[in-house]
Amino acid sequence: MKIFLATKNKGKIKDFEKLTEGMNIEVLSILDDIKIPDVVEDGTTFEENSQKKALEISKFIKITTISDDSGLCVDALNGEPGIFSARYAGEDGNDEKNNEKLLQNLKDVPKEKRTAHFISVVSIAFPDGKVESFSGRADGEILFENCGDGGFGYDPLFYSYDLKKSFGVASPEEKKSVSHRGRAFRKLIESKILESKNNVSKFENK
Ligand SMILES: O=c1nc[nH]c2c1ncn2[C@H]1C[C@H](O)[C@@H](COP(=O)(O)OP(=O)(O)OP(=O)(O)O)O1
Ligand SMILES: [Mg+2]
Repeated sequence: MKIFLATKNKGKIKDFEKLTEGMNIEVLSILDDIKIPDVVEDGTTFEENSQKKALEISKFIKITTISDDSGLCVDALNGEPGIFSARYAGEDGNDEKNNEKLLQNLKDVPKEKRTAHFISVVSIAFPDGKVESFSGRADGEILFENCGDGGFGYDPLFYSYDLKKSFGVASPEEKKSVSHRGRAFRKLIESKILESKNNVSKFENK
């Protein structure tokens, strides 16, 4: 089946391509030269923003759509940047500036207080307007400098407790197995929502 991936983040697209490898799912995205509108992320939770992205883009694209809203929550910063992770260094920031700001804000925080977690809320929206969300979490701590250049976003600064290494040096396979996004996506698959929806539409088409 075809699913559209409602994201403008190429790092996320790579993660989802890895997550759907070997499954009977064809992932379509902006990499297929499909233009999508910007979705204003004005919700107050990961779930609200995630559902908004999936719903608005599925209405636009008219096929089943998956979105991800995610972020990094740092205990010493009272959970920041959280839902504002992409905009941490400002609206015209980027991954590098966000990482610099994070290191700066944690410069006096010792190792044992640098605990953090990633959250991902993956939503699936169907053309009939139905939407469901699944969340995943990955625990770790924030390093004192970049480690590795793999992945995207905060990956080089995130030491994963599961992998005992940074996401920046982890292989795509390793990150898939323990990441917040991997955990959320596997919940979606295990929920069987794809099969049930698929069967319903096959039945209705008869
Ligand atoms: O596995 C990850 N590894 C590293 N960094 C990550 C990860 N997962 C989320 N993050 C960071 C990147 C971005 O700063 C923010 C997500 O923001 P978020 O709004 O969900 O995504 P986005 O704006 O990059 O793309 P889009 O909204 O089009 O899906 O958290
Ligand atoms: Mg975003």
